[in-house]
Amino acid sequence: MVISDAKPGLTRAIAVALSESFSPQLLSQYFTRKKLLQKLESYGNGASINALLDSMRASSPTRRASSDAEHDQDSWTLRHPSALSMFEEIMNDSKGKQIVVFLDYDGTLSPIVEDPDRAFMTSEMREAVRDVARFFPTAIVSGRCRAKVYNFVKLSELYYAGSHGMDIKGPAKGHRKGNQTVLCQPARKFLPMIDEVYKRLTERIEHIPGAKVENNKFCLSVHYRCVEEKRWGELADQVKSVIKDYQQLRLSQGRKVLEIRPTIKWDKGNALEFLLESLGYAETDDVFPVYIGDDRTDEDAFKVLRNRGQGVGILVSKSPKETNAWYTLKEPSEVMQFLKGLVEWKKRGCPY
Ligand SMILES: O=P(O)(O)OC[C@H]1O[C@H](O[C@H]2O[C@H](CO)[C@@H](O)[C@H](O)[C@H]2O)[C@H](O)[C@@H](O)[C@@H]1O
Repeated sequence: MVISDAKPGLTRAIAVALSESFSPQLLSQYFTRKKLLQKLESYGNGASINALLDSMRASSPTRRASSDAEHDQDSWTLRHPSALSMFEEIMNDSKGKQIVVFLDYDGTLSPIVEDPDRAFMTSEMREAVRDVARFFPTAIVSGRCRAKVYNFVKLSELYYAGSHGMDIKGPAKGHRKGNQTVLCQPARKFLPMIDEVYKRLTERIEHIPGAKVENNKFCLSVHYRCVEEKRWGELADQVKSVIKDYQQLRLSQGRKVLEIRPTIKWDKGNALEFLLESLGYAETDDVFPVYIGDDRTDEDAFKVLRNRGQGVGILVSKSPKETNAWYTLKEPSEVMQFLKGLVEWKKRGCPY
């Protein structure tokens, strides 16, 4: 399994070495977490309270002994090397192709903070994204509603895919090529249902300190980062009791957040494909998508890139995680470094 996961470029010998360096404990931890999270997703909104609670806990793994943790970290880094240390190899792979940049927002462009309304990106990061967009088509792909993520990023020259890709819009007039506005909202008919569930959920959880429902237009986020762990069960209970009445909604899990969205088959991976198509790169090998994200929902986009055999997926994470990305960056400051590197490379005239 480890071998077939390896980026074509990594030699078989390295892949074998990597697979051997995984501790059985780490593999079992990965599979247990993966199973719990997959179980939640396969249940739709019919997950039991226990399954829901297990999944909430699985997204917050307990600390491991430091020697185990170091070993796990080393083998994971070998398997998913830093996109900064592999920068030249990545650029070399993109030779002769059009780079298109896809950026998740929370945890990628902005640090994770307790209050979702205060997840600001720095002006230096904004400049870095602005510069990247001067040279490459660039899209923000976020779980947040499009208007909200736009208010954080404030760059009208970008494509925005909000609500986990269910609300896509092209750059404002003046920044786009030609007159056509790119617009895609495959979950429109769910708007009244999402609003209703937002109201019901807000009422049901208001007595739980720290709990918060965020209306992301075509989907909802139930935040529990600031809820005491002993009350997670109660929160899960309330969420379950509301969404059991809505068979067309499903639950998934993000970073200390339960995501509620329509059951339609549309995710960040579909958004990536839609945007590549809109940009005229549907049927070509001459494109090199670079997708950077930190969350489980970004895995759908990483999978699409693997299936297409194009570009690179880069996971933002400090600790080992099961992922379909090839490379990693530790935190938003490294994302910024990578973006600046892209611009520098382009200015140098793409020397590889
Ligand atoms: O796809 P993304 O742009 O990564 O959005 C995913 C969710 O991000 C936000 O929540 C996360 O970041 C918050 C601020 O740092 C943090 O408080 C929370 O615990 C994280 O889950 C956003 O608030 C959600 O609506 C998005 O779905």
